[in-house]
Amino acid sequence: MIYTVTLNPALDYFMEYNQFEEGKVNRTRLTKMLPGGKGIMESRMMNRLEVENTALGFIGGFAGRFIDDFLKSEGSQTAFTPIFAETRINVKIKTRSNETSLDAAGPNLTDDDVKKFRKEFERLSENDSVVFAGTIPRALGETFYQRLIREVKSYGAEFAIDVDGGKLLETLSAGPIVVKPNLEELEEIFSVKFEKTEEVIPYGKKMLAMGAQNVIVSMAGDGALLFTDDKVYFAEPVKGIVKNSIGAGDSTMAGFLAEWSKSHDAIAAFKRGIACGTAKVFSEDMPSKVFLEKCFNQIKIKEISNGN
Ligand SMILES: Nc1ncnc2c1ncn2[C@@H]1O[C@H](COP(=O)(O)OP(=O)(O)OP(=O)(O)O)[C@@H](O)[C@H]1O
Ligand SMILES: O=P(O)(O)OC[C@@]1(O)O[C@H](CO)[C@@H](O)[C@@H]1O
Repeated sequence: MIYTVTLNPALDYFMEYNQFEEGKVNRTRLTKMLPGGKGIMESRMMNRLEVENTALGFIGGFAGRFIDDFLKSEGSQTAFTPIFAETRINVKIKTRSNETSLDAAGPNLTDDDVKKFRKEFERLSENDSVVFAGTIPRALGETFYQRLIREVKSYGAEFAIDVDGGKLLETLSAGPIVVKPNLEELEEIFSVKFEKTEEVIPYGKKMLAMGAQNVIVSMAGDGALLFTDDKVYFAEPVKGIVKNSIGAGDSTMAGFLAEWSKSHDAIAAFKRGIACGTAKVFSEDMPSKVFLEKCFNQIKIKEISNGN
């Protein structure tokens, strides 16, 4: 079983405008609500790939119920920890040329909430993997993921993680299946600025050396790199019209883990991940299975270095 952990889920409220002007009254062209939060996006993509998954995290109030019902209706199992506080609502403003996210901090959590949540990990065994994704609510403290990783490993399960900045580096020595910083995140982590793709390579390798089993560096419309064993691979970007790029990274992680859980083949997993990220950005919401396959058939992966 793949467990997705979203400590800070969100109801994503999409508001689309022909034109948007700050400080003015703006009337929407279209609105829609979707379940959000990085692990939740991953669960949704795994449903499209027909891979069994269970979503964990804290949910409360009407937004929480909406997320739980939505995920179940799409095929996820859920074992969320119910909380008294309200799940956040993140506003995603879309115009013809721009996407802007107004993300809320999220609810307060009590010691009792945390205790109940941690109990869910008792179900883990060697055949399971857990993916931690997204921000940690303030109440839980910066090292919360590290504590959870120790717990996951104590049951013999594997983990992957998608979290910003230095917090990601601190998890590498525990051997995540895969991490997937984007270019800006990698620049921030190592305090560098990349001019060319080749400059990224030493930093991907560094993350492997620090303990990650596989590293993907995603570069949005410029493709992505995979670092595995001593090899580096490049996935060429697919061209198309971007409809909704929110969750592109989550979809990439989901695709990778879905394939990895079956084959443990990093290159096949990379190809599946890139197909999922690509199909996501070219779709308004989660892509259909047919479109996912169409994108999969367009992905070209080539080896670019033997790592020397
Ligand atoms: N404009 C685009 N055109 C084609 N593919 C894209 C585009 N943007 C994203 N993708 C696909 O999705 C993958 C992940 O995108 P990206 O690098 O933007 O991740 P991210 O920054 O983690 O995404 P997000 O934070 O929006 O979820 C890319 O490697 C690529 O395969
Ligand atoms: O605050 P976090 O957890 O970093 O990000 C939350 C979020 O922006 O990420 C998802 C897309 O990746 C959205 O569904 C959600 O609103």
